[in-house]
Amino acid sequence: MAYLLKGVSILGGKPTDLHLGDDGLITDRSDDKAEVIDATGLVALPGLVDVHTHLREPGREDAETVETGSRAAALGGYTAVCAMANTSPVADTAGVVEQVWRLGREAGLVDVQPIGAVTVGLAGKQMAELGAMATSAAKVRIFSDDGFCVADPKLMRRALEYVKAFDGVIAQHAEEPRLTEGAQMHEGEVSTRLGLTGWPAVAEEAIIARDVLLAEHVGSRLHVCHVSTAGSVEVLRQAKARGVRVTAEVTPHHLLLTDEMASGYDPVFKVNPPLRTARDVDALRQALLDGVIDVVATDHAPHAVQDKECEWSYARPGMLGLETALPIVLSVFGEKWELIADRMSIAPARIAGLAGHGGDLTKAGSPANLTLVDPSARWVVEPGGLASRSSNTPYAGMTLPGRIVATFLRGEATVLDGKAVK
Ligand SMILES: NC(=O)N[C@@H](CC(=O)O)C(=O)O
Ligand SMILES: [Zn+2]
Repeated sequence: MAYLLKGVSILGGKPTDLHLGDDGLITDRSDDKAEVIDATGLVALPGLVDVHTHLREPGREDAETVETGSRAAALGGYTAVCAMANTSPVADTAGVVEQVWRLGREAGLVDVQPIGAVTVGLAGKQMAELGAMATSAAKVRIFSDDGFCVADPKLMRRALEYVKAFDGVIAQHAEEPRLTEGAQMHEGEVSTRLGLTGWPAVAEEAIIARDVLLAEHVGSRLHVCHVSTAGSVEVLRQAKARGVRVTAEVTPHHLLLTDEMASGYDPVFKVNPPLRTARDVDALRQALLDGVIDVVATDHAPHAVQDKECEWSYARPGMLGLETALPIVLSVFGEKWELIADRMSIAPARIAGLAGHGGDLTKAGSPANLTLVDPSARWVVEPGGLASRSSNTPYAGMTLPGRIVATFLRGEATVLDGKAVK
């Protein structure tokens, strides 16, 4: 089906007509049979790309499936997500990554690009079959033990060396495990007051410092997951200034929420790395503006009710992200569309090697992967109203700006009138 988006504003520019051909490409030719969408007041962005999504399938389909997570992603304006490897079984073989990739194709709502584990079973002992995953149908390029840190420096070095052969990247969950034993939240004034064991900022910063040195030594690509502290930003700033091939992500929740949220012991605010201080939040915002942090990634981490609605220390860390990411970024930065397009689509597509995503909407012939946002709409987050199978959102009851009106994947609508088409 061809579409004509009438009066749309591309990245906040003046109103224009955008034609999506029935071949799935952006075109400058009009088509009489095109479905006309009145896009007055709507902003078109290249389809968002998430480099850090937990889809939970295989293994925890009670929390999310590839299909439900894909629907949540499309409703959030995403056209591609990278599925983290901490499933059960772990995505540490060609078989499992191909399974996830196939499930993504079957759901057909976003491109699901599997991430492969760095080590067998995420156990941090033995390197997984990175080459077999890279040459599989899933064509894995990002490898991560996310949920766990690749703590062994020799293994980390070998993994960085190995992925150079196919321009892969190691995405590190930076957490020095000895420094975070028993940790429940950010180590600071609030953890002292609440009597919860702290997760010190230095546990993240020490690993990032080590890994940028390893990446520099090896000449390989490092990506740092969910950066959460001001000190990490400084380490990254220096590494980038030296030309180290490092990229980094920040989550919407680390750009907005602080450790004070833990005061009511509501586990919906428990996440890894933990929510930090207002000073850290400020540094992360500045780093995203400066480009020291390259992308916003959701770290969408759905959890079943019994894993979240329990006493704080028993609750799993993690919060939903896909359906609220763009509204949170809009509420923090305002309508900086060029910045949003770069940090949420163009740069993540480049990091993940997803050609066809993060493209130029003004260029005829590019794949029609895009989303339409109504920046003037306000909506109230209702956990039960989200498409994710889980409901652990920290934004329940909040009024957020910006509603996704439509999303197109290769010219096919996956969301229309704010509703998923399937
Ligand atoms: N972020 C989290 O708090 N949890 C993630 C794992 C991770 O990204 O570290 C999860 O899989 O639930
Ligand atoms: Zn992580």
